[in-house]
Amino acid sequence: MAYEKELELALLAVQRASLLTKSVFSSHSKGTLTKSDASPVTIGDFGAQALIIASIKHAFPEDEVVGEEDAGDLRANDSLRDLVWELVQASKLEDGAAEDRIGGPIKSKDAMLNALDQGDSAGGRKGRIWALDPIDGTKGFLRGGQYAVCLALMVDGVPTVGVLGCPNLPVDDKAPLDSSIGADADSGEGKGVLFSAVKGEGAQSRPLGKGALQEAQKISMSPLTNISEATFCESVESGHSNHGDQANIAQRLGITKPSVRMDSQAKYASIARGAGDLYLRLPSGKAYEEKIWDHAAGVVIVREAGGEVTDAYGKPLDFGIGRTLKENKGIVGAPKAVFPKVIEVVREVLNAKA
Ligand SMILES: Nc1ncnc2c1ncn2[C@@H]1O[C@H](COP(=O)(O)O)[C@@H](OP(=O)(O)O)[C@H]1O
Ligand SMILES: [Mg+2]
Ligand SMILES: [Mg+2]
Ligand SMILES: [Mg+2]
Repeated sequence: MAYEKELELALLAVQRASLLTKSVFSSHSKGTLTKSDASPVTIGDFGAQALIIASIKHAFPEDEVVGEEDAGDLRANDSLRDLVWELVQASKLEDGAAEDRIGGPIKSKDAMLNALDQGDSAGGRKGRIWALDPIDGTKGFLRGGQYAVCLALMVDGVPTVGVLGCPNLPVDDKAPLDSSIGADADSGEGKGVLFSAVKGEGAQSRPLGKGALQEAQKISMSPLTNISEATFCESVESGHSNHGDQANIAQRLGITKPSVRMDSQAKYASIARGAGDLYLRLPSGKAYEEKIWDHAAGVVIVREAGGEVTDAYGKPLDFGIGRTLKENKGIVGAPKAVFPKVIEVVREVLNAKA
């Protein structure tokens, strides 16, 4: 199998970081800060990014990383840095051999800060670059909804290996999907999934677990024939995508089921396993460049499960131009068979506004 070593590394690194985020959620202080763009970041985001980059650099020292966070806030705030350091030290896989394969514990506070700062690649079209979102859907994470730990390897600008850790999604790939999924704080029994895919090799899910990797099963998008029966997924935050346009598109497609709102790339995972069908992310109006770490892993997983993902105009997503998808507007994901119809209607709705 291609990229076997990269996939194993990504699965174990995302597993360890996902366990870290769960421990933050169950502790009383999440160390939440507000970033310069007014979005939140927590000690979970910092800790997860440090652990994952340390694992990548252990196994593939030459690879670059485009990570969402950096150590700036921690270098300026001793008590916050100490909180993250405690968290990072406490986060180990139960299986010692697995823990060793991802480099074991980070050695020192300085090493932790340096790892965090190594997510500073400018991206690009050449070579091996990992895209990392340590907690995607930080707002969902804070409110006990969906969030995801997201890691993808891009090779020459093409997402090639993708892993999503979704601690609050049900393990059962066919569990019914309704709006309660976006607000379910219970990450206990029956919750927690690792999704993965390698380009050309299909997509899989397995229980998140705590130590060594559990057995995986193949996932695929639902064989939707009648689009009016589709379930569509969208962001909870109305500032991240245009709920009005999305409702309009759904109506034109004859969809009557209410949308399923949830935070993070758990939306990509949910359509890839056939629990939902469509992912609509229409531009919210403000000029915004989508970040590559918000999509790279989910896109490989959906494509390998039998889906197509492009921007809202049907244009291929270009992950090779830097840290953002600046040549694309919006995102649409759907099973291949119905994709042309969905894009046709999305274009109609966008053109009607132009
Ligand atoms: N105006 C905007 N339009 C689209 N996405 C935005 C946005 N502002 C922030 N985001 C991104 O939306 C992501 C969450 O997506 P979703 O709404 O699907 O949960 C955030 O990821 P983080 O939570 O990692 O910061 C952030 O990167
Ligand atoms: Mg963020
Ligand atoms: Mg994100
Ligand atoms: Mg994030």
